[in-house]
Amino acid sequence: MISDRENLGMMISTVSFDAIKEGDSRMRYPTLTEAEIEEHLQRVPMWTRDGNMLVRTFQFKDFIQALQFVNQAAETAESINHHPDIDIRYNKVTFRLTTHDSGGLTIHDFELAAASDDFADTILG
Ligand SMILES: C[C@H](O)[C@H](O)[C@H]1CNC2=NC(N)=NC(=O)C2=N1
Repeated sequence: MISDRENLGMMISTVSFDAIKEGDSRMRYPTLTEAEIEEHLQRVPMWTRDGNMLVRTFQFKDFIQALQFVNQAAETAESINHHPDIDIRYNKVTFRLTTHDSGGLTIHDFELAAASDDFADTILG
């Protein structure tokens, strides 16, 4: 007879094992704590937080420049396998960042935010 406690223990270890085996991103990318989020936000002051998302609207000269920015960010997004939710309206581009797989903000969102800031700074001069 297996006790509830043992059963729970087995369930947890099975979940963890599967997660590691499958390379589950919940294991690879733990969500940040509130304190960590507050700390990281200070390094990307142009970004606001909307629940589980980091949000910034970038403004460029025109549509072509906006697309140039999006294409640069897309290359980085692909290389780190972390993709922004993107809204493009003529010369304005809004990025919403979150780690969908983890259900919250992770270090990857802040990395992509900082990289996007750098691209925008370069394009805007
Ligand atoms: C299967 C694929 O690796 C995952 O779905 C990746 C792709 N890009 C992603 N991008 C973002 N922003 N969050 C994710 O959780 C995520 N997961």
